[in-house]
Amino acid sequence: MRSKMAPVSIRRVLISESVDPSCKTILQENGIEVTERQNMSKDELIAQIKDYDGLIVRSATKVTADVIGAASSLRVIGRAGTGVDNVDVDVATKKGIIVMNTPSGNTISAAELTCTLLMSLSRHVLQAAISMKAENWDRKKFMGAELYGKTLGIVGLGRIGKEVATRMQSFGMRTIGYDPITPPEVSASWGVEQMSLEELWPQCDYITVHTPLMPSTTGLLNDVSFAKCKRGVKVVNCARGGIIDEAALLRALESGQCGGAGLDVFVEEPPRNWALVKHPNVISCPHLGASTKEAQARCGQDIALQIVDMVKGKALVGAVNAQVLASTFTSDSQQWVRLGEAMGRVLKACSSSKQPYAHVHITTQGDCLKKSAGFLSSAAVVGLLSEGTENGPNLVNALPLAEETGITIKKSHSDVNEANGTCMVEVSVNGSIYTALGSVRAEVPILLELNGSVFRQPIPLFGNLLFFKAAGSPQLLPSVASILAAAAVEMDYFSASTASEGDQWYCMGIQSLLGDLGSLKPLVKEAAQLTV
Ligand SMILES: NC(=O)c1ccc[n+]([C@@H]2O[C@H](COP(=O)([O-])OP(=O)(O)OC[C@H]3O[C@@H](n4cnc5c(N)ncnc54)[C@H](O)[C@@H]3O)[C@@H](O)[C@H]2O)c1
Ligand SMILES: O=C(O)[C@H](O)COP(=O)(O)O
Repeated sequence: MRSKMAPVSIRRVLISESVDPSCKTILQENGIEVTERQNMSKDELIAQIKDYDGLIVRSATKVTADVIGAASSLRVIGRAGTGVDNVDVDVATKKGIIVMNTPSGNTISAAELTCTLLMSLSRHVLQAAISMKAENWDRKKFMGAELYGKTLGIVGLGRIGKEVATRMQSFGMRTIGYDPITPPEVSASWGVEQMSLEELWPQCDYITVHTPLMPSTTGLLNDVSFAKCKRGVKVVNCARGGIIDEAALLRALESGQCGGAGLDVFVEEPPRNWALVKHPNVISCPHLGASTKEAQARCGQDIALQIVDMVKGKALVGAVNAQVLASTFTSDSQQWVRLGEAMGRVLKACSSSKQPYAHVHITTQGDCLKKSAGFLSSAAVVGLLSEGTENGPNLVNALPLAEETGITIKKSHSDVNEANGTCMVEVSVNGSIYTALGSVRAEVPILLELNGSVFRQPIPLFGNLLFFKAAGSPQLLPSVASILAAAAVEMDYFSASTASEGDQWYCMGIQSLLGDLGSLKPLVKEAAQLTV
């Protein structure tokens, strides 16, 4: 029986920002070496990242393509917090690096800061406090308005949007919102009536945004949408700089169309242009939404525990780019992953071509593999594209790499009741089709068929394997065996096809690889060897 595979091995982690000390402690207690370095310049990070297989950041470290490019052994980027917009997730994915976050650790803190800003805007708390510090007693200037009975528009009804809604309802606010994913009946169950943005803008006294920053949310509130709002609407952004267009906000504040803004986040942090921050109707914080002891403790612990669980092969939690890998964290599925990779490698060796593969088609059979075609196809691609390098294809980047290489992936499942489950991998290369059929028996991945030849004895897919295609004859085995003996290669086992007619594939388990397959040429039509 093979030992349980550790899907990702992490030995050295760099923490590049102020993360709760529990993070370091948990990692160290689990045998991971930790270096903490704050305020590194980009050049310093680029120079040092090659020494680490894990990187833990918050929002200030920009994990750009050039940082990732310099990271020769990086396996995981852990975000102790929610937003991963400071990480080039696409580039990390293509390099096979897992990106994970701790999305609920700071939800309450961010929601509470949002509510604080909404309340402070309604009563000019900050402006009044600043005025008092200058020894003024101005009761008229800071006339406010009740929140009670007012309408709050919440754009983005995820974790934080929901918490803001339920808290502001306790002030008697009507909460309306918009979210393209959260179903209206779900948000209705916590008191938020959903509607289109067109309907929402003119109804709001206050608007708060809680979406990620992405092309579809950049500039959600802009000159056009501000014009549709009630005059004097107040806005809060505790999500990401740029969701409310900063230039449009300044224009709306100057014209009075916007009556006040509470900003925790900015397009540039710290901002180079302070005009918004200095506007008298703006109250702002230097990205403090998650800056509470509780949120930091949760995020620091969560990211460390997630990494430890991943290394131990227990679970993959919080990964934003490794859904395929996440579905392989059971000991059963790990042997199937080995099978998929091994079959990919066998097909690569037997197709003996460096030409690009046109398609890979995975067919699973049997109830136990009903949901496995996804990771089996990724595993087969890993085997097909593998060059045996540590940072080569893996289950994180297999599909993007397949797409980049022009490979079409097809997956299908047949309901035929096959107790053990089987997986067929078909690849087309240079107009020829190659197929392998395999299974897992007693936790060992085995090959049952190769290119239509059904093996009499299933081939255990590990060690050194020699495949050859030839017409059956009584001399074939002794002749091949004598070539192996001449090369001092010992044979462990031999399996022939069940069919005796025509050219068939044979497989030998061998102690070491043959130096040169040329010596087999007079005996066989095709030959391939590999170490699985
Ligand atoms: N200021 C801080 O320190 C702080 C702290 C935590 C989180 N955040 C940020 O807050 C934001 C929300 O975090 P969350 O945990 O609630 O995320 P979440 O994923 O739970 O919720 C985001 C919601 O936005 C919705 N959405 C996506 N596109 C949308 C669109 N075009 N219009 C409306 N809704 C859209 C999604 O469907 C989702 O429901 C993120 O940007 C996060 O980075 C900031
Ligand atoms: O997305 C987040 O989690 C917040 O913006 C918090 O960022 P921080 O960890 O840098 O405070």
